[in-house]
Amino acid sequence: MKDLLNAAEMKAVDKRSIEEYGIPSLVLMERAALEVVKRAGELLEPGLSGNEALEYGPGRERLLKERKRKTVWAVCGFGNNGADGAAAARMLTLQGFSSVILLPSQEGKRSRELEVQLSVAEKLGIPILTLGDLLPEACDLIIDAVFGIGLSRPVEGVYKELIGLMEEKRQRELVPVAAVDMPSGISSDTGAVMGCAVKADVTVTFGMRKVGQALFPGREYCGRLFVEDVGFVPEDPEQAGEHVHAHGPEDLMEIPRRRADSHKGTYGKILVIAGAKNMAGAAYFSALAAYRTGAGLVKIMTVEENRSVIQERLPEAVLSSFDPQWASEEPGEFKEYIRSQTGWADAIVLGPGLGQEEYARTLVEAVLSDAYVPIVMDADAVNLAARYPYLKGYFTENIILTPHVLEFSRLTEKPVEEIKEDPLAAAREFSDQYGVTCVLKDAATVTARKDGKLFINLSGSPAMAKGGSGDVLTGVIAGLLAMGMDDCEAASLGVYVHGLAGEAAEKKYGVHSVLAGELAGCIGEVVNGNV
Ligand SMILES: NC(=O)C1=CN([C@@H]2O[C@H](COP(=O)(O)OP(=O)(O)OC[C@H]3O[C@@H](n4cnc5c(N)ncnc54)[C@H](OP(=O)(O)O)[C@@H]3O)[C@@H](O)[C@H]2O)[C@@H](O)CC1
Ligand SMILES: [K+]
Repeated sequence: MKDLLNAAEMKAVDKRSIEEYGIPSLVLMERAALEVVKRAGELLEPGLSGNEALEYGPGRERLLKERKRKTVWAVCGFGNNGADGAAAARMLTLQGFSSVILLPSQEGKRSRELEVQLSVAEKLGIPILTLGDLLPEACDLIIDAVFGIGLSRPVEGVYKELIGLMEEKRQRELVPVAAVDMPSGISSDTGAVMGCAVKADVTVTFGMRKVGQALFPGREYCGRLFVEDVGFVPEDPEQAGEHVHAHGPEDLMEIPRRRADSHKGTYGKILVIAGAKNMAGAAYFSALAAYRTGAGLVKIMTVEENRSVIQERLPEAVLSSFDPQWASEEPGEFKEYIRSQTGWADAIVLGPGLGQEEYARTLVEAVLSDAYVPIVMDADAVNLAARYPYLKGYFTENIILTPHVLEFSRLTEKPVEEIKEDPLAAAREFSDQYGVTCVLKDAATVTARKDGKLFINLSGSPAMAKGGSGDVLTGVIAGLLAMGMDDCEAASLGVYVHGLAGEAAEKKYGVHSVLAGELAGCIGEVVNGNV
């Protein structure tokens, strides 16, 4: 598990290292610039490493001549991000490349460190230019160092022009862009574009990954992200507040191992309540995923019409089917039947493909009011709670909701744009209000757990943007619950496992072609430790 920091938290790490421990700011900066040069150098000359000396000899002159022909534009703001950029320009110049530094203006308040870097650059003869000057025609690489974690408001004026120029070079002339710490214009806190922003090929960030690099659109604007150590003193765990987290491969070790002396009862009984008429697939994908994740026994409760197709596809699942008319004709008996089924289960999936007919509402209400085991509530169960808000009155700490943004919007009556602007806050607020765990599904899924922890998921693939993926997720979470995981952990780790399965499926079937069943098929590679 790793922590993701916002701008204020990162600034505190910076301040502590410099002020409390006395590590000179320029020392941290030198290491930061070196890391930028390492990655930027790879874009200029494959295999170039930032700290490889140019040894004297005949080869040196030839190499310097070749490098001289390549021009680097370091586009720098007035803060320490700009100072990093100027330091990187200096290093690349010393390696033989032609660099220029482009500033917003020749005047203006600059950070102390930028003054130092510009003074060194000047002595080395690096041109320090502004937009009013004649800029070199050649541009083989852009170092974007306008704003880092200091960006605090929308980008306007000359800064907008600088970002516009970088974008133009990137789009029209295909000039690669290496961003320093953050792609300029992206909020480190939310990943939002603050008016306009640079799209980088690589972003080199320092110390810790930032929240805005994990959430979209910021995540996409980063290109390939490198998180590099530059020598910050870690936070004091006693004083550090609660950060946003992300699961990593090491967390897969938390999935309980299968014991040699186990039997099917050891690994929990999952009840999947899913699938209206003609929606057998939703129930099938959820149940299949629960089994693939490791559940011992899965029972599907669905309408009679789905019986044969499910039994054919997944004979391993136990089936309990019913006639929806029963709900209206014999409501008491129907509820008793539901109670007997939920009483059997160690965890329940409620909602995939369930439809929104009256019997489905009866079903959802009965399950929510009677069952005390963890319930993974998805799709139509969420839609029904949105349509009949009194159902939210049943929400308690045993519930894990897994809505996608649109379902969440219906549930909370908040516009989609508002949710997308700050999904962490939206999920957190909902989780706090109802005491539930909320998995808010999007390209970067956010999980607000009832224990107060917030997660952004870093795994996944666009191949998963397809019908059935959500059903698979419900099964993965239920499967982890069946394996004995705590419900908070099962929710956030389940999202991570699901994303890794998506990545594995993409490799196997191609980004356009993954089917939900294949996604479920790849769960095994993740939980069995092959990914
Ligand atoms: N030793 C260190 O400290 C290390 C620091 N490191 C590097 O420093 C970076 C942080 O530096 P930073 O704090 O100087 O902020 P930075 O991102 O350069 O922004 C500059 C200034 O712009 C301003 N501003 C904000 N929004 C604006 C807008 N829309 N339009 C116009 N102006 C705007 C705002 O100033 P304001 O105008 O608010 O006074 C802000 O202060 C960090 O990302 C990393 O790259 C690394 O080298 C590691 C060691
Ligand atoms: K930047």
